Amino acid sequence: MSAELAFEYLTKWYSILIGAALIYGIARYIKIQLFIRKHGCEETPFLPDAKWFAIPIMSRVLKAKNEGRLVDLAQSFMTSDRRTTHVYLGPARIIFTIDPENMKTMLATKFNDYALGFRHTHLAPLLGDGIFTLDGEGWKHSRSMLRPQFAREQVAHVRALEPHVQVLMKHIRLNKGKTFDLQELFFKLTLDTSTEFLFGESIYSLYDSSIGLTPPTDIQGRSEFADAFNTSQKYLGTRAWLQFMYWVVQNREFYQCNAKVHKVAKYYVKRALNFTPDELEKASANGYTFLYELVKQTRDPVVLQDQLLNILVAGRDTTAGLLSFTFFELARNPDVFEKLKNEIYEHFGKGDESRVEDITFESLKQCEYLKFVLNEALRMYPSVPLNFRVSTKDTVLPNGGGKDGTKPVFVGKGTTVAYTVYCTHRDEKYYGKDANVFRPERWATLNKLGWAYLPFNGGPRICLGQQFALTEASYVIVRLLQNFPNLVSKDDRPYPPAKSMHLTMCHQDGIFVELS
Ligand code: HEM
Repeated sequence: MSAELAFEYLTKWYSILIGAALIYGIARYIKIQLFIRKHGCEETPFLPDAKWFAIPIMSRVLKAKNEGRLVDLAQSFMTSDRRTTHVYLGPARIIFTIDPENMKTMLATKFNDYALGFRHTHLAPLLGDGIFTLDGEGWKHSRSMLRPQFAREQVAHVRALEPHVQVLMKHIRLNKGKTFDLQELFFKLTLDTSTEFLFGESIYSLYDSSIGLTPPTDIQGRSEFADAFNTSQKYLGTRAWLQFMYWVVQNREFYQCNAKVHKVAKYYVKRALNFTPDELEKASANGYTFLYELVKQTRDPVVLQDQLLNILVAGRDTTAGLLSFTFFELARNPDVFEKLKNEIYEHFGKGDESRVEDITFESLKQCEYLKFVLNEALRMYPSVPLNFRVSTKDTVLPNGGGKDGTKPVFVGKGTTVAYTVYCTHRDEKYYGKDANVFRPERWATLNKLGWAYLPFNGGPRICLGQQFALTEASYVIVRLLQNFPNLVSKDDRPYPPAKSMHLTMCHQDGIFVELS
């Protein structure tokens, strides 16, 4: 080839493009190698079955997800010398870790090296821009605006729960002597309590003709809200699972359900914005309402709606899941149930002699065994068992590399790191040989767990509603045990139970018990 011909080819646009890509690739490769050498990084082991473009593992993952055994499958992959591992999905390297030091690094010490990845795109059709969906400055602003709403005085308001618990108890009495699904009722209960706390008025999903109750107030779209909200959340969960393939989930039902949820939220936002200062003061005096406090900080209806729905998603299913798994294990462990009842009766009485007014934020904190039971339920069934972060720059995780897993691991910019607290919470290294057994007593001696116990996340994005959730769950447990001293498991399905994973985890098909 003559020099002129070669020059002609080399100056074509595609040759320049290929050349530039090659130079970029080589420069990037050298930069990564230098970075790896500087930090002493070594590769993590491959996830088992991750060969052949991860096709064998993906088919196992999909099967396990359908059967409600996804987190149990994840647990089976992790061994004492493999707490961090990786897989390639096409060209994308995904790291999985259950190592507490790695989680601490991502969530706290190197917080700024990570972001939420696609979360905003996944969840925005329902949630818009809020504390749960935003990164960076938007998140910081949301957090500082919402944080004061979770001060102790607000979360201490257990009185507001009592009317809803009374309605729940009507449903339970209706099922006396029968097997029924307690989880379904808990999901309705937490929707009713959280909408009252957030909107200033409950959605009253527990009110129905079976117990002869109609909602004390009604608005357009109220009766459809619960189903629409549940369906939307399922779609959001699927979009989150699909990561960059989220756009597959775009159907009419999803958008219709979002519209139904928005309609109700808009109604309450508009109502709060239309209050005169006097009316607002009067409405606030009836008890704490999140929305009424928030309108004192912003009058932007979109901001108000988005933040309300963000909190509703963050707080409702998580608390219902906690209550459901707690009762599931109490029903399987009669000794624990008896011990818990005794503690509750000692503090607050029972049956007709229940001292309801003694149940406060402070007195609930005095119930040590109740605390152990909730710790144990959240250990074995963390509401958010699997979570993700995406690196915003080349960075390093401290553990998981090399043969013995003790070397640092390179995390290239844009890498997804999945962390599975479900597996950490069942790791024998931290919880002993009986890590898979429900044994609340272990909390009497467990100490210095640090990041090996992480149901509420850690670092700057730690759950804002932790105290709120624990207070609500404690109150509901106390009231139910005071009134229903007999709990029998009516579940002969295999153990560990099948678990559904959408945005949060719950029992795949419900919690079947007899309660009287
Ligand atoms: C058992 C109940 C609950 C559990 C286990 C739980 C767990 C979590 C976890 C793991 C996160 C971190 C998510 C992430 O960053 O990827 C989180 C965040 C959050 N939670 Fe909770 N949560 C519970 C209840 C609640 C309740 C009742 C509320 C509010 C009423 C709430 C409000 C929030 C908020 C606002 C965030 C976002 C914080 C931020 O990104 O700055 N949570 N929660």
